[in-house]
Amino acid sequence: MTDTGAGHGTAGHHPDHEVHVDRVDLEFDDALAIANDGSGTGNGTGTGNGTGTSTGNGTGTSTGNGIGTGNGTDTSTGASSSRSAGRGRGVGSSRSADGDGCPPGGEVDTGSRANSPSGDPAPSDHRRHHRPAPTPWPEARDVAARAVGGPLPSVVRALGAAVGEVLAEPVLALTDLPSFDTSAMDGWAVAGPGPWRIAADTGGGILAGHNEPAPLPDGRAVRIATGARVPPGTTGVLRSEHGEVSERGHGRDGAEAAGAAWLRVGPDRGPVAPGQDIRPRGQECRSGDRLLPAGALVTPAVLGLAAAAGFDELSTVPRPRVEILVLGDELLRAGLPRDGRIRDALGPMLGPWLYALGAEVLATRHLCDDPDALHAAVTASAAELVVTTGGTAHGPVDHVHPVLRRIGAPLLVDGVAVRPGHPMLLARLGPGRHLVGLPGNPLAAVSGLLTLAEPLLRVLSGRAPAATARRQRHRTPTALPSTALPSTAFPLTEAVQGHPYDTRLVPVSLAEDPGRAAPLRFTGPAMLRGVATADGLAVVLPGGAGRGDRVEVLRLPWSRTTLPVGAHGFPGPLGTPGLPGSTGSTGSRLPGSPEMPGGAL
Ligand SMILES: Nc1nc2c(c(=O)[nH]1)N[C@H]1C(S)=C(S)[C@@H](COP(=O)(O)OP(=O)(O)OC[C@H]3O[C@@H](n4cnc5c(N)ncnc54)[C@H](O)[C@@H]3O)O[C@H]1N2
Ligand code: MOO
Repeated sequence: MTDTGAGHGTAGHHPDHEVHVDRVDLEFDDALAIANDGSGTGNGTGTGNGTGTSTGNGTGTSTGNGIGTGNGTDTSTGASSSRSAGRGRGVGSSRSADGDGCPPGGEVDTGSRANSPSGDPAPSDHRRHHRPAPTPWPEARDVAARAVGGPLPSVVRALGAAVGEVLAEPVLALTDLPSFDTSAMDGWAVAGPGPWRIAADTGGGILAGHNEPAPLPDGRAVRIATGARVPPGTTGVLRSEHGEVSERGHGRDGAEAAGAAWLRVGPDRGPVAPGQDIRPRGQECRSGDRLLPAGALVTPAVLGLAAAAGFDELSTVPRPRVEILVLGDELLRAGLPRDGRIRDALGPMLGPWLYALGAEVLATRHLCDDPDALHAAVTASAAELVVTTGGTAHGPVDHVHPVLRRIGAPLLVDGVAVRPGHPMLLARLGPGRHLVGLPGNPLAAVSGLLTLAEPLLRVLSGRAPAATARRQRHRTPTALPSTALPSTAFPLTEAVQGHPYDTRLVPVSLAEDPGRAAPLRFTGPAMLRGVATADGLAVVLPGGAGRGDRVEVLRLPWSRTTLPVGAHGFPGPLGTPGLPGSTGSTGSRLPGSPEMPGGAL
């Protein structure tokens, strides 16, 4: 769908030396990726975008299914179709989902619709629309965060359904924990110093779950199990392996008792200290103590704590609903690229990624390059956030801008000074409803996801306050956005070339050289090979960063080499309600729309 703009080919050139400003605007990332990767055709070969990016694409397609975070959006691929099948609901078509439902040559089709009742102006007119200056990257993130007023209204969830959402209210303990003095060991509850006379008639002793036992007189012992209430009068618990029982003995006053058994501490063991192996009531918390603040992520551990503290339900911020619209006649949903067509890399990727960012994915739908189909899908969507892919530029079948104009949706962000991903956009569809337009190039789409969708979802899902000032010390006085992902500054293992004017987001590994961010190869805008092994995206401000310079790294939710995980979702067991795939098939198909067969994944 891209208006490729001929004659900009110098992908093998190093931007410092070769790339002029006008060409940088179009091809900086390709040129740079090749320069950094060493995977291009070398300086001075004069190869263009096509050559530069196809090198990476050809070698980089094999890792796409590797995340596996409950990916149910990609019913079309062999790798995931069997997993998705069990929880798919309402898949709208039985036809092959390989994407061949669109007419070949979208331009022809679209051209015929140029004066359709939709009222869309012809694409050639679109290009004459004024193109605003791109929004600086930090500002774009702030605009996205502030586009929504705050978290969605809270809901009350049964415990099990709350995981992955954040707490709308603090969790205040409903009880003391432990709620009674508890034996920490299997053994004997003892009263006072030994030896102790063991009550003969206690059977198996006091077990967990028994109600309050009878008081234990001084000089007596009684069998007790781990987790049982200790009787009043108990001064400590003697572990079973530390005590010796004999039929013959006497109390500490020397008194013998016929028929009694006696307990004493075994050899080489000290006396039972006061409180030994007793967990006193309220040791962990008192009723009313604040166990967790509002805004905390409900993790499996939080569920356990809440249950222990007496909760059956939690008040949480629900996941914002997202609908993904994948645009492009050229996209195949199964098999090998063929006949000039390519595999859809974004449909399988975005659902799980958005879920990891806190969203509930209602559907991932594939639409043909048809403005009416896009208009119908956007206006009919029930989602708080519609995410489109492709069609953001000004090519002949790039319908996102015209459709937004037709809807009358104001553009809050229309292009961002970031590479890759500069054509990304954010529009307000209506009260509480937004659209993020991701560029079609896959890494550019990732950039758009983290730049615009992530801050908006972060605020909507209650994962961060709308304005937490974060600033980055840097050579340029650019403030970081207020809602940066959980991120930390890391020194770079090597210099990264900067864009003259724009921020760069560069996939980095934090594992290769612990504590440092290593820029990865294969990071051209059309490539996912680099980001598929990345821990995060380094924020390289205009002008670049030298070896050892600290750069902010936006961490990816599944990075195993980083610490705070506030933005994590929970890829749960497949088939669990609420996970991305389970909701991915419910997209309401629009009657008569040219949506691809099987478009609702
Ligand atoms: N004349 C200009 N042309 C382009 C510019 C520009 O400034 N002037 N910007 C380029 C940049 S940068 C990007 S990024 C793209 C953005 O274009 P669109 O958002 O309209 O995306 P498409 O044209 O639909 O696709 C671009 C590219 O990505 C491939 N694609 C699309 N969807 C997918 C998908 N789901 N999976 C895999 N690949 C996908 C598509 O086939 C194209 O190759 O515009 C440039 N052009
Ligand atoms: O190259 Mo574009 O920057 O992929 O967004």
